[in-house]
Amino acid sequence: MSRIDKPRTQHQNTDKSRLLEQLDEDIQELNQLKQKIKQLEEEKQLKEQQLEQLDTTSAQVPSVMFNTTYREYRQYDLAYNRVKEFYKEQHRYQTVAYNIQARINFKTKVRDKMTIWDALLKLNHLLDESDPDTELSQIEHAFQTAEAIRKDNKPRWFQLVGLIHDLGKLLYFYESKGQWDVVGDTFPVGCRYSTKIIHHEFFKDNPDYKNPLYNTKYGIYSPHCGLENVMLSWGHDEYMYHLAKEQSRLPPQALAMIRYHSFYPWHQEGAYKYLMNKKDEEMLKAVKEFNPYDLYSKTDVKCNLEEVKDYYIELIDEFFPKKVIDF
Ligand SMILES: O[C@H]1[C@H](O)[C@@H](O)[C@H](O)[C@@H](O)[C@H]1O
Ligand SMILES: [Fe+2]
Ligand SMILES: [Fe+2]
Repeated sequence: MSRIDKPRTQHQNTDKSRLLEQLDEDIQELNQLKQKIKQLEEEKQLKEQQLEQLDTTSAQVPSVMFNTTYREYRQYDLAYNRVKEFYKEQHRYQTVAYNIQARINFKTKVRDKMTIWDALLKLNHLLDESDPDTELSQIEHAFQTAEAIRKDNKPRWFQLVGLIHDLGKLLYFYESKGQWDVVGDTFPVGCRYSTKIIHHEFFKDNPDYKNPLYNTKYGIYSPHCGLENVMLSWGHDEYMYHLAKEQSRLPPQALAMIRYHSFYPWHQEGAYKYLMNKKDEEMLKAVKEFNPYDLYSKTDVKCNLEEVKDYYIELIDEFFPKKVIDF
């Protein structure tokens, strides 16, 4: 190599390495773009699925479905061990025997007396272990759900359901044995557990799983006996449903939304159709209409309690004329 050549070669080399560097950067950028495209495609698919799941007969698509911030809800595989541990307990202990006892306890005493408003404030101290989306406090969730329903001009009773649907979680402060008999998805007890139930594998720890009275398709029920005659695992839905049924003027659709909102294997996965009667078909529509507000309102802006307080107190009084409720 001659002395004059050397600087040139060096120059060539730096050019080459700069080019290579540039190329590397371009490849990186390209990969990032590819990833972004993939993510956008997934978002689109998810939105389409969500829209498909909505009751096709309901003319209006809830505005919460158009939230611009992309989030996937109820991604249990991504959620922490906390959720898994929760379902391990829930599936093990929700036996028929426990459910009968819980209903006896419920019927035979009053746990507290207060207004719905005060109950909402009290509930705020609970952190729900079963919820993979809990960065929100319970009270925010209550108001965001109600406000989203109100924004879509749904009937007043529907708005109130948004506000109180999770109020039954108060049970946690009284006679619950943990969170497993307060929160989480629900399912029928006394008949075979559907494989559509989240963490179905944990049912093998439940004594009812091996009980021939309870582990057949119908178990203690009969074909199309109606969900009103089916014992759903005890928790906030069932508790609030009974309170509202006895102490409010809420219509049947509202009561169904409260009672079945955590019954995901039924309202989202289509399980247990063989226990439904005619009335349940109607109720299913209502529950499906409610579900997006429960799930997707979580991305909305925080609401100012002071601003909405008067509106909701009036709404509560309209349907709970007793004011002070027996909890
Ligand atoms: O974790 C959640 C939460 O507890 C909700 O309040 C309940 O309705 C859902 O079904 C459950 O998955
Ligand atoms: Fe709930
Ligand atoms: Fe909720």
